[in-house]
Order: sequence, then C-alpha cells, then structure tokens
Amino acid sequence: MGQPLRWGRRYLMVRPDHFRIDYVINPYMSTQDQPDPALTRRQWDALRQAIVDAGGSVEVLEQRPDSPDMVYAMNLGLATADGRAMLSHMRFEPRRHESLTAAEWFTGHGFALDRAGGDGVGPHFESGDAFVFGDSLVVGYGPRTEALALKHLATEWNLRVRGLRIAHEGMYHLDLPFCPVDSTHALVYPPAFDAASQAELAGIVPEPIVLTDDEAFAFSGNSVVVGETILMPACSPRLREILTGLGLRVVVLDLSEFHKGGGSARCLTNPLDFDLSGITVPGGDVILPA
Ligand SMILES: NC(=[NH2+])NCCC[C@H](N)C(=O)O
Repeated sequence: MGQPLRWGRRYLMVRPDHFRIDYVINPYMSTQDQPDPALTRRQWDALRQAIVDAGGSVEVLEQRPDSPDMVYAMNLGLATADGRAMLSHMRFEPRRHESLTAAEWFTGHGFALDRAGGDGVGPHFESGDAFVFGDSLVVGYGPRTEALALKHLATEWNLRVRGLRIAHEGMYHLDLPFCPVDSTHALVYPPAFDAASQAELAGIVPEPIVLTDDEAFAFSGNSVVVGETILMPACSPRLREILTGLGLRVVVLDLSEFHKGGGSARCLTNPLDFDLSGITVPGGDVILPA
C-alpha cells in the first residue's frame, strides 16, 4: 500500500473566459466544434469547487484573450513547494504568449523563475510532461517536450530525471497516459510509449493500474489526486473498484467542453507544490530508455 502523494494540495487554474478552438495542434481539436461558453464555465467552476472540497486550494489566473489554450494551466510551468518555477517553452507558436503571463504570475507570487536552457529559446519543454514520482522527475518527450530539455532540467535543478518517449499522437503529453495516484500506484496507458519506454515505465511504477483503450481515451489518465480524493472526467466500474480499494474517494466530473481542446481535469490544474527533496542528486542525472 502506497503513501499519499507529497504534492497536489495547491493548484493554479486559469478562468476560461476566452476558451475557443482557433487552431489545431492535437487530434482532439476541431475548429468546427466550439465549446459552449456557459457550460465551459459551469464545468470549470465545478472542478475548482471539487478541489476545494477535497481539501486543496486553488489560485486563479485570468486568461489572456489572445491565448485560447491557456485554460490548460498544467502547461504553464513546473512549480515547486520550495518556491521555484521552470517556465514552459511551448512547442507551438500560438501558445507562446501564455508564458509571458505565466512568468509574471510566478514571479509575482514569490516563485524564483527558471527556463530550461536559460534563455527561453532553448529546447521545448511543456510542464504537462513532468511529474514527481518515486525517486525521480518523470518526463515524457517527443510530441511536445524535446529530449534536450531533460538534460537542462536535470543539470539546472540537480534532479534525477527519467525520460519516457511518447509515441502516440493522441497521448501527446505525459499527463494523458500517466497519473501518479500514491507513492507506489499510478494510472498508466503503456501503448502511449515506445517499446523501450514501456519497459522503463514498468520499472518506474511499482504498482501500475493499467488503463484500457476506452478508459485512456475517455481521459481517465488525466485525473487529479488531492489527498485521498481522485477527481476524474470518467471512471469505469472496474477502475472505481480498484481506486476505492486503495482507499480513495472517486469524484467524477463532466469536463466535456475541455475535451474539445484535448485536455481534461489534470490539464486544467497546475500543482504548485511539487516536492523535489527526494529526487535531487548533485549535478543531475538523466536516465533515458534504451
Ligand atoms: N496538460 C495537457 N495535456 N494539456 C492539454 C493541452 C491542450 C492544448 N490544446 C494543446 O494541445 O496544447
């Protein structure tokens, strides 16, 4: 039986005042299928309230009118409990303005700001690809984050970084096929990764909860764990039995409007309290799949 996660109590969310599908950068997006603004807001309010009800706290950032994807706050940067933030360098140009506002927010809220590669034009890094789990920062790379960013994360923050190469266009961020649940369990969807990374994943997660295709594409892997509660966009009866068996309270939320942009509960919430104390190593270390 795992111990509760040591992070995931404090979140940043972006209020969806300008959420639209203006461009297509993942297989879920279509400019022909726009979110309904009122329903969007109700779903977002319910997610925020559910985090608070579970004992978490939420800080709210206003959305830039020029950045329709900014609602997916998970990608604004990797923030730590000891007050550091590694800003994302987005793969696609239409999301890059988000970083200007994110940088201001992190700095204004007492976070010391870093950029992977130092100058902000270094390798792409999107923080939806990074989670603290076990003895390392687990980072997905390929569709969005570049392998070189892992090297920078490791050396600049003295971290043990384990890379997983994503090889599935529908699973373009690590937070879609991978969700830490407690210290030993994580929801995983192995077909998201190439063969070497699937083998690596088996070594990273002592007690994997393997998602079916249907569960993974209902965004069940894009869930948020707040203490003993897991907030999920969908939960099959099978999954519910496993999760409640671990002592978790399962809360299912309808986040249909956000699925139109290719993201769900996790994408909408950026944990501000990652604990790096158990994953630091002098000089850093990057472990890549064979
Ligand atoms: N953390 C996430 N997976 N966020 C989803 C981001 C969705 C956004 N439309 C994009 O493709 O960039």
